[in-house]
Amino acid sequence: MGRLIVIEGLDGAGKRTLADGLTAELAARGHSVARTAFPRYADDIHAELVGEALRGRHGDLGESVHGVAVLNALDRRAAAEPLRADLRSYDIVLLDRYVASNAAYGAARLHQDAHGDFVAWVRELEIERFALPRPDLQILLRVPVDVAARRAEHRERTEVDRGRDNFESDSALQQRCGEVYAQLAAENWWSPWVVVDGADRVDFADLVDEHVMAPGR
Ligand SMILES: Nc1ncnc2c1ncn2[C@@H]1O[C@H](COP(=O)(O)OP(=O)(O)OP(=O)(O)O)[C@@H](O)[C@H]1O
Ligand SMILES: Cc1cn([C@H]2C[C@H](O)[C@@H](COP(=O)(O)O)O2)c(=O)[nH]c1=O
Repeated sequence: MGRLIVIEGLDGAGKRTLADGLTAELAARGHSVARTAFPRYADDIHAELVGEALRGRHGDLGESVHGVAVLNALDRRAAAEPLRADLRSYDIVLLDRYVASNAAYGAARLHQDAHGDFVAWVRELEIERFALPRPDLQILLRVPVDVAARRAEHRERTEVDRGRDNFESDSALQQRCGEVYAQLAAENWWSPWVVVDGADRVDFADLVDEHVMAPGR
């Protein structure tokens, strides 16, 4: 069985860049890697609807914390079998966002912390009811909110179709979200976590040695 590794963090933190770096490092060592990024906007109707709702479409859907979270959860439920198949075929299955994104963003939107009703509801829905594959490791890529915002702005200027959505434009939300993520990581919510400082360059080789492929992880 392959190892399920999840990257979590704020919008613009550099998750995709980290995923690219880890993939290159793992491939150079001869490991096969399958990647998925949630929401799967291009591959799943629930994710497509989430992307539209967070840009103001579908009436008040985007304002509904539970509505958005259910759509994201259904995207992952539809991905569960393909993920299990990838875990049978690849050494590493690397995810850019997973269940903890729903927990952190929803709790932050509701001004709750990691011990509130919302995080418990996400656990009940996605972990217990949908029985999604459990990560071997969740990596929190921690960066200050202003750094993440600058990176998201840079990406908006330099990449086509990467305009910021309603969550990405809300710095107070990002701040609260960072706090919930820190609690989830400190408690090893659902799986072991490691917190990586993403403010500077990440040492991919070190991260692979110490955590991603570390024995006992
Ligand atoms: N360590 C870094 N130092 C400087 N710039 C970075 C770093 N990591 C990423 N960036 C830049 O920041 C921008 C956002 O990075 P990236 O797309 O990897 O973030 P993300 O967390 O995947 O974003 P989102 O969650 O919003 O999709 C990109 O323009 C990227 O080149
Ligand atoms: C997977 C997932 C994501 N979110 C939030 C996080 C972001 O602000 C947006 C969209 O994600 P992207 O990485 O910018 O494309 O949605 C969420 O609340 N719940 C989730 O499960």
